[in-house]
Parts: sequence; structure tokens; C-alpha cells
Amino acid sequence: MSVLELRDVSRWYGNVVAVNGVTMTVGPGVTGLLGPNGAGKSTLIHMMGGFLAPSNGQVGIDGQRIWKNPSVYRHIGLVPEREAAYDFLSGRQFVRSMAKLHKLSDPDAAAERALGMVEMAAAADRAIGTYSKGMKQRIKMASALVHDPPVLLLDEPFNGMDPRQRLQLMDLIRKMAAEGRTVLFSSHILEEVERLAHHIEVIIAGRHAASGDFRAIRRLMTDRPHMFAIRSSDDRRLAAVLIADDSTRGVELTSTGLQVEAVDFLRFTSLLPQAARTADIRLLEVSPADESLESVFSYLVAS
Ligand SMILES: Nc1ncnc2c1ncn2[C@@H]1O[C@H](COP(=O)(O)OP(=O)(O)OP(=O)(O)O)[C@@H](O)[C@H]1O
Repeated sequence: MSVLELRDVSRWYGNVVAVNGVTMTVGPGVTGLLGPNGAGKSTLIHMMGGFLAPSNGQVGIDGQRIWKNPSVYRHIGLVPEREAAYDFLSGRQFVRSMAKLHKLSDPDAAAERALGMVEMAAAADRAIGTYSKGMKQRIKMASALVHDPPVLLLDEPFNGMDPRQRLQLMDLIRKMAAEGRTVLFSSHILEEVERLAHHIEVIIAGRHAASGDFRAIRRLMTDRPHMFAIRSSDDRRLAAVLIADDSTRGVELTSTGLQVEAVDFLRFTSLLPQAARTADIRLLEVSPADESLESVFSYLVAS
């Protein structure tokens, strides 16, 4: 069992601050690193994998520093976001070459074991260039697992996958964690993280914004103010009814209808149809106006 520890970690590229004072601990099981594009997830993962030096702070595993410490590299496997660039190699050749790079005592046996773990033994003699997206992800995973590390880091592993490949990879990641590994994967898709991770760390604009199980993160998200765009048979009267209730903080009459800011999501969504019916107003359209992940993230940052 291994534990990754980040203490006040920052990383900058010239004057771009990619990661800013992040402290977190990642233990066994599946952890999701959630954040919008450009939040600093890859930078964090590369520092945890020993590929990148922190500009400030410490990144460690089981009490040992990771950067420039080859003795701990055996404990970490990293599956990068980029496609494997060795399309001319067969899957087996690629995984074997990784086993040799790790100077394993029996690289061929290690490669077979890793190929078996990701269920790629049958397709292992085909060139990587002929693989589907899901197969490429599996072969990258086999190469990251060839030295049987207790820590597995995956950068945006589901990008570009179809739903079936996504489910297969989720099963595989769960299996890796069930075997006692510390597995961390990054994603910008909340539902993906929710389905797979038992613990979530949220990163926004380089900063650590929230942490907890998916219920805690969901709660943060439903507790935030919600904007709704509403059209009805009598917008002016509906505005007066809504603003009289505590669940609503603001109502604006626009050229197309109403913009409503609800502060109590559950109460508001049950009040709205009731209030409209009582006042004999017909609701023509109710749509969430700010459900993008970006707006959820910006709320978390501000809180
Ligand atoms: N080598 C680099 N030189 C300069 N800036 C960089 C470099 N690598 C990353 N950045 C910047 O650092 C910030 C964080 O990037 P990073 O790739 O870590 O984010 P991310 O959350 O992984 O995003 P994505 O999912 O889009 O890859 C971004 O503003 C990015 O432009």
C-alpha cells in the first residue's frame, strides 16, 4: 500500500503559474482529480510521476521525495494523456521494451503478465497503429504496469473513448484498485469521476478547490446558487410570486423572459410549478442557465 503526499506544491512555467500551493494526500483506492481544461491536472500528475520538478513544496511517496529519486520510480506507473507514438511496434514489443527499460530480471515474463492484466494478450502481436482508442489505452496501461507498481497515475484516460470502451476501462481501473493499488486519474467530466472515484480532489486554476467523496462534492454543487431562464404566460406576475419566496434571491425581467437566481435548489424546483399553477400562469420554458462545469467550478473556487 502506498500513499502520495503533496505539501504546498507549486509549479510555474516562466511566469505562468500552473499549480499553486496544493496540499493533498492520495491513498489506496481510486481517486479522481477533477478540474476544467488547463487547471493544472497534467502538471500535478507529472510531478507525482517524477517527470517534473516542483518549483516549490514537496511531492513524496511513502515519506520519500519523488523528484530525482530513481529508487521510488519502481513504485509508480504513469499513463500519459498523449497517444503512444510507437505505432509501428506491436503491443508486445512495446510492453517488453518498457520492461527492459526498467531492467526487470525477466522482462518477457513481466510483459506477458502486464498484457494479461489488461486483457491484451490476444491482440499483442498486432501493430499499435491498428489498435482502437480503447486498445491503445490498454497497451499504455500495460506498459505502465509492467513493473507492477503500487501506484498508478492516469492522465485523462477516457478522452476520446466510446461508451463501451469507457465502461471496460472503468472496470479495469476498479480491478487495479481492488488489488490494493493507489490509483489516481484526471478528468474534466464530473459524471466520469463520480462513477469511478471513491474520493475526489478538485483543482481549479492551479489551486486545490475541494476534496471529499462524490456526495460531498455534489452537495457543494447543488447548494450553490442556480440560474434559470424562464418564459411564461405572464412573466411580470410570476416574477412577483417568485421573489416573495426565500428560495429566490433575484429575478430579472429580460426581453426574452425571466432570469431567476435560486439559492435553495430543491425548494425552488418544487415551488415553481406549484406557484405558477396557483397564480394561473402557464410555464412555457424553464431551463438552467449556468449548468456548465465551468460555472460550477467557479462557484467552488469562490466558496
Ligand atoms: N510546458 C509548459 N510551458 C508553459 N505553460 C505550460 C506548460 N505546460 C502547461 N502549461 C500551462 O499550465 C497550465 C496548466 O496546464 P496543465 O496541462 O497542467 O492543465 P490540465 O488541467 O492538465 O489541462 P488539460 O486537461 O487541458 O491538459 C495551463 O495554463 C497551461 O497552459
